Amino acid sequence: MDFVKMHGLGNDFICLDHFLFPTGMDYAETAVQLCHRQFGVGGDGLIVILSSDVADARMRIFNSDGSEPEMCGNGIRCFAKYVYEAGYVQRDSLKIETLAGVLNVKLEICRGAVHHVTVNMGEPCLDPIKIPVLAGTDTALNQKLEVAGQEVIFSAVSMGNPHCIIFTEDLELLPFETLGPAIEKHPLFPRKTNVEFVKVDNSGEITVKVWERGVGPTLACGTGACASVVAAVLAGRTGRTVIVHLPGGDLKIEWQEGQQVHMTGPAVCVFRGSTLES
Ligand SMILES: N[C@@H](CCC[C@H](N)C(=O)O)C(=O)O
Repeated sequence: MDFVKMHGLGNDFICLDHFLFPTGMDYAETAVQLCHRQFGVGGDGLIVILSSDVADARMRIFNSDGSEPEMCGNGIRCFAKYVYEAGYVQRDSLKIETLAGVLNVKLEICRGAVHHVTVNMGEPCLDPIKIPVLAGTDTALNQKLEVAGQEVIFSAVSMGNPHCIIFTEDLELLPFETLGPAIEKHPLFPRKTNVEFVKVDNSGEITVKVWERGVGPTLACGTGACASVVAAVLAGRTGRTVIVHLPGGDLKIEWQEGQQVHMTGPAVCVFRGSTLES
């Protein structure tokens, strides 16, 4: 099986190109095997590149535990770079079908290669039923949660996939390895959740540590960066254009008044390979 290894700020993916020749492969099982850091290729997720009836291409993404999330911000930038450089799309703007809907993507191309990608990530969703999060209020902003012997204040936001955002003054003091998995699997989140711990540096910069649903700690999360900025703007903590510092690097997130959220960041192809056994 041939694959391409790509990453967006160190959030790394094994990409399978099934655009021309779809297969009946069990992608969930393949993700678990290939993403394993010791027994496989190693990756946070598996991306499958497919043709689409409603867009230029269709992205399926699987977490390293085999679960299939609705969207992946770093993944869609890698996906867009791949489909352009493979020649499947010959424009600098394209539409990509995901489980979270069809998203518009703009490529920054230099000498035939894509380095940066801007994605219109759509409207953030604050409706607790759609996120989903069990909250008896109209939105799940600034809610109390008792977890792992601690009380935290969180805001839940969906960017197609669920996010739980917790603001903190000190990212180092926070028991990340305890709180992350406990919140990810907390019964308040019926489909589990991604967890972002956010420190506001100033009105135009935040620093974010991510615990991803179905993966664990990752070096970056595109949808998580967007959800964190949405929560920060709504709490009056930042302006609407924010540089998000993640362990793997920076993303630029813009959420102008009355508009959709835009994310800009890099996409990198690391190597091509093929597995010896399937
Ligand atoms: N790393 C991604 C998000 C991948 C999906 C996530 N783990 C989930 O289950 O929702 C991103 O960059 O957005």
